Amino acid sequence: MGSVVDAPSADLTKVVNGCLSNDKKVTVVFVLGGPGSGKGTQCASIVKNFGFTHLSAGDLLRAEIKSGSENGTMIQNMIKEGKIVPSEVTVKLLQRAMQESGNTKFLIDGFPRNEENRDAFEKVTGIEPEFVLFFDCSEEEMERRLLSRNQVSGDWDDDNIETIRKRFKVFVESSVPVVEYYDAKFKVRKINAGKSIDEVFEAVKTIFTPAN
Ligand SMILES: Nc1ncnc2c1ncn2[C@@H]1O[C@H](COP(=O)(O)OP(=O)(O)OP(=O)(O)O)[C@@H](O)[C@H]1O
Ligand SMILES: Nc1ccn([C@@H]2O[C@H](COP(=O)(O)O)[C@@H](O)[C@H]2O)c(=O)n1
Repeated sequence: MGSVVDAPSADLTKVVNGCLSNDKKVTVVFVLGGPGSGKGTQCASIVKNFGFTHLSAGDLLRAEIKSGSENGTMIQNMIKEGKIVPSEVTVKLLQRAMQESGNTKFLIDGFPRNEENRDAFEKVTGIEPEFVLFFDCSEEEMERRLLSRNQVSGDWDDDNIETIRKRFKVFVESSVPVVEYYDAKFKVRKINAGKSIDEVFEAVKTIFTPAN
């Protein structure tokens, strides 16, 4: 698969230089944290309270599988193994979703998952995140949450103990370095995600509420 960075195709030029094609400046918050740390749950509340559009990279990839796309089988296999899909695919899906949303404020959840994701997104879109919201949670708690999500929803093929452990490993090896990269730039806002949903949202609100 070719590199997006070397040769962006025509439809990858829609969000460039930090702007949409209508020249509106784009604000991006990356939402990171281990699998099951509560990213999606908190993003839903941020959307209701602060007017962002929530784009989950995992949801976009699952929708791509369902759409019957030519990449569907490859994406499905990667997700089953807890591996990270090539950035070319994910960045393109994010760019399209941003363009189609009509909004200029985005919570990008579960992305960038590795240095390749980060580098490709920044090079292709020219967007630097406003900040990175990082949900910090123990593996024991995340595992408990994912296993109980598995009992109530059939949407996640990867919420089985074997894949969950692989996802934790990928998170530590590939995603934590991305958090460290942004931490060195003072862009990380870390939240204790081991508390109740409401308590976590109280902490999230202070980050999104402008100081008087
Ligand atoms: N603070 C919390 N306390 C207890 N359960 C929670 C909390 N936050 C989320 N959950 C539950 O844990 C499960 C995983 O939450 P969620 O889907 O928001 O995590 P995620 O980080 O988006 O996961 P993934 O990385 O797989 O996308 C859900 O069933 C959700 O209802
Ligand atoms: N940037 C990303 C995000 C996700 N994936 C793949 O999707 C799986 C599920 O993601 P969730 O955010 O819903 O947990 C993940 O384990 C990866 O296989 C990806 O490749 N790149």
